[in-house]
Amino acid sequence: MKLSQVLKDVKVKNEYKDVEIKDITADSRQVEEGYLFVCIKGASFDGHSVAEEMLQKGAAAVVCEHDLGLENQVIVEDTRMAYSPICAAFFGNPADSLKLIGLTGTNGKTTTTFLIKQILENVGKKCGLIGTVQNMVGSEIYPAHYTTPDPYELQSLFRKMVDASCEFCIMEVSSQALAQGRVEGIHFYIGAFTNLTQDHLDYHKTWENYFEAKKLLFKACDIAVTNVDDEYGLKIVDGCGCKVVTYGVDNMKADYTARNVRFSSEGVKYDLIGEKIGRVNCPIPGRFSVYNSLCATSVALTLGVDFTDVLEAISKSNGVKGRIEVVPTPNQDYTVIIDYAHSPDGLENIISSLKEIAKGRVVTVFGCGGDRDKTKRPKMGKIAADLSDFCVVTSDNPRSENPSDIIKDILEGMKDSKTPYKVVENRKEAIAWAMKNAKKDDIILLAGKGHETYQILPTGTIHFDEREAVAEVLEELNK
Ligand SMILES: CC(=O)N[C@H]1[C@@H](OP(=O)(O)OP(=O)(O)OC[C@H]2O[C@@H](n3ccc(=O)[nH]c3=O)[C@H](O)[C@@H]2O)O[C@H](CO)[C@@H](O)[C@@H]1O[C@H](C)C(=O)N[C@@H](C)C(=O)N[C@H](CCC(=O)O)C(=O)O
Ligand SMILES: Nc1ncnc2c1ncn2[C@@H]1O[C@H](COP(=O)(O)OP(=O)(O)OP(=O)(O)O)[C@@H](O)[C@H]1O
Ligand SMILES: N[C@H](CCC[C@H](N)C(=O)O)C(=O)O
Ligand SMILES: [Mg+2]
Repeated sequence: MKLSQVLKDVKVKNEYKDVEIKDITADSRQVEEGYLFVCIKGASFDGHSVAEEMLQKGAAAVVCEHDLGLENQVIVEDTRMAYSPICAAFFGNPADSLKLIGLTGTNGKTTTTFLIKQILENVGKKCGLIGTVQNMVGSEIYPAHYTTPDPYELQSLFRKMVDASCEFCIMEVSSQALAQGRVEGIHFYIGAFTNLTQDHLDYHKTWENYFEAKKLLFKACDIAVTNVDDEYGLKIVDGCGCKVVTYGVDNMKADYTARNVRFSSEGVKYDLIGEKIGRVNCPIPGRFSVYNSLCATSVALTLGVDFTDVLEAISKSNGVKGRIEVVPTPNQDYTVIIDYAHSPDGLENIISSLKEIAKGRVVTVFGCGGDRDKTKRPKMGKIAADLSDFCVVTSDNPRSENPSDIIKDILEGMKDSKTPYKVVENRKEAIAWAMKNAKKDDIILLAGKGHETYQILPTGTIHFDEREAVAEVLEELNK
């Protein structure tokens, strides 16, 4: 493909030679003969520093932000923002042939994207899905490295979806992705908002930046579907110029509302009130399942899916791996649940939801991620201690940090609580401890790692699947 074709949607500041481009990358380690190398300045590396070396290595051209005095250079204002339209053009702008539904918010994105996909598939629509757990083209699964992939991977996934005749793509749009321009230039048919609470302040620095990043999605969509029970639900779509559809529980002003809500360990039931009225039966338990299913139904109804078909699909929906997932514990009189709650609000929601259905104690086994927002730690500690009957404080993904330092930060938030707790740094041993000390009717909540099948330790990444850990403890107990 000619360089000018790849640059068709980018404002270029200089004259350049219209060479042939074989492929594109923003990672110098991937560069091969004929590649276009996009120089991105990041927190730990600046692509500009190797631009000349890349041309010597065989790159056909480099895209940069200032004059590097190189022959085959293309100067643009912001390379990070240019990378998305460049990748889109390279893959033939596949998103133009898809109806894109983007979800943003702190919690509930993954769960809600799966619900929307299930509703659309129930009426025979072929869909792609992009998000934290996995990427999908119809029923084909591709591994996910990020919640929202970088522009090259994202556009290549869109291409696969179009080639496989998908009509819709339902995707999670993280605040980091919005801030870093991973979806720059992409137009969404629907943008949906779940909620906004604290997370990722290590990256965004201020609450204002976090909010502004999330808001970007609603400047790039035709219709916004938003949660008006959340204090930011209306603010986030304010001035965005798109059509706004609202949902909320008991909020009669919303376009779609849930009333007469009933919770049980089997799921949630409520009356959905929109253009029509019907009883929703969502087989995923937890207070937040009302919001997630309400968001999914509001999106589907906005897309014109028949009311009865929406209710039918929700009643058949299966949960998502690692989200309020019950782990088999045959012949035991307690329950083990894996959940991905890794923010103060997520933890508060899952523990209070479990408290509503628990016959015995709720024992929370949790830690906090290393190299991530440190201010979350005491808050999560306080919430876990205030709401649980017992806490086992352990490691999540310590990454480069010392696990005991992270635990210390968590305990800081627990010091005023009378809730008993135990510290077991090794996560497998923490799970074993909780199971061995379980009482009848306890719910043991393993919070934070959800679908993950690894643990990132300072010494490297190891295979770690909590389902296997539970099975191994049971085997040991049954010996
Ligand atoms: C905070 C954050 O989002 N950082 C991302 C960002 O890092 P950065 O800007 O600091 O990049 P950098 O390492 O300095 O490199 C700059 C550029 O030089 C390139 N490079 C780098 C090294 C080299 O030898 N040669 C080279 O060319 C890199 O490919 C990059 O293009 O750009 C990198 C390249 O795209 C990403 O890998 C990196 O993701 C980091 C690893 C990350 O963990 N991100 C997480 C927090 C994230 O994005 N999470 C969200 C949401 C999570 C949720 O669901 O809650 C997500 O969407 O997944
Ligand atoms: N609507 C919601 N409101 C609050 N908490 C929720 C909601 N839905 C799910 N949760 C809690 O948050 C956790 C994460 O849910 P989910 O994976 O669906 O969210 P997400 O927005 O995709 O998160 P991430 O940004 O980490 O990918 C769940 O395991 C659950 O404990
Ligand atoms: N996408 C989130 C997930 C965190 C999950 C938790 N297990 C942790 O490692 O903190 C992040 O990268 O911040
Ligand atoms: Mg997610």
